[in-house]
Amino acid sequence: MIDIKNLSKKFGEIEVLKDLNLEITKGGVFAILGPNGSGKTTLIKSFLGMIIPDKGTIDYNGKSVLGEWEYRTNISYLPQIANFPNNLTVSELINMVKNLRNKDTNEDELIDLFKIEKFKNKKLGVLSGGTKQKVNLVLSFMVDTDIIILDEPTTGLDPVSVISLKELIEKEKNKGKTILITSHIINFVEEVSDDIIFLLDGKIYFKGSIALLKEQTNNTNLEMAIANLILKQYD
Ligand SMILES: Nc1ncnc2c1ncn2[C@@H]1O[C@H](COP(=O)(O)OP(=O)(O)OP(=O)(O)O)[C@@H](O)[C@H]1O
Repeated sequence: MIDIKNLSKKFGEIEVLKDLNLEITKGGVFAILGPNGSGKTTLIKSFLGMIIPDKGTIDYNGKSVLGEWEYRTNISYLPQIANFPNNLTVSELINMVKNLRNKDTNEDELIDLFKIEKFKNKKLGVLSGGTKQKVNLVLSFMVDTDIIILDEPTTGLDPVSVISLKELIEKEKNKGKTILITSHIINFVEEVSDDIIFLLDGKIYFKGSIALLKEQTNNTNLEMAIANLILKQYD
């Protein structure tokens, strides 16, 4: 499905991705983890064509994505920081994205799930951070795509909304979708993810189930297991 080989990307002198290899062959929820600045967003944006790698190949369903755009119609993406036009209302933004995506959407269900009906006619500029994130989530989940990429999806959400988000992720996963998530909230990661993809020093340092990660790091606590990976204290 997704096959990344020898992916390298430098920003100036900083080598963020160094001959990175990653293969995702099945549906499920994959948590892309790693310390701040380890290249998680760079990896995601390279797959989305928002960053041009210096070297390497990225294939999706057997075809290179480099320089292509059509494959993106099958991907939904929640950016880490959404820059919405402040003068648009929530409804106007949703309609704008609907027109751009030109696919069936289920925004009403999601507006109901995140309880943002009363904000539909409010301008984005006056919304709280958490409400903006809920709008961001509606935009990301409303189109039916095979891949959903969520960069820090819990940012600003209250506990009730996090529970709704978990249910939503579970529901989409059960449809056979591939969901890639970055998050520093380990409880959330543990509850929603099947596999961990851990980035360190520009490469995939670990890829596998949470159970395997705990076993390999000799730690029953996922937060400690991740901390040990970051500190390279497990071998
Ligand atoms: N457009 C850019 N120009 C210059 N440097 C960049 C750019 N984008 C990312 N970087 C640098 O690349 C490195 C990796 O950034 P990236 O955002 O991919 O990390 P991350 O793992 O997603 O981090 P975080 O956990 O903090 O969100 C950082 O040092 C960052 O400053």
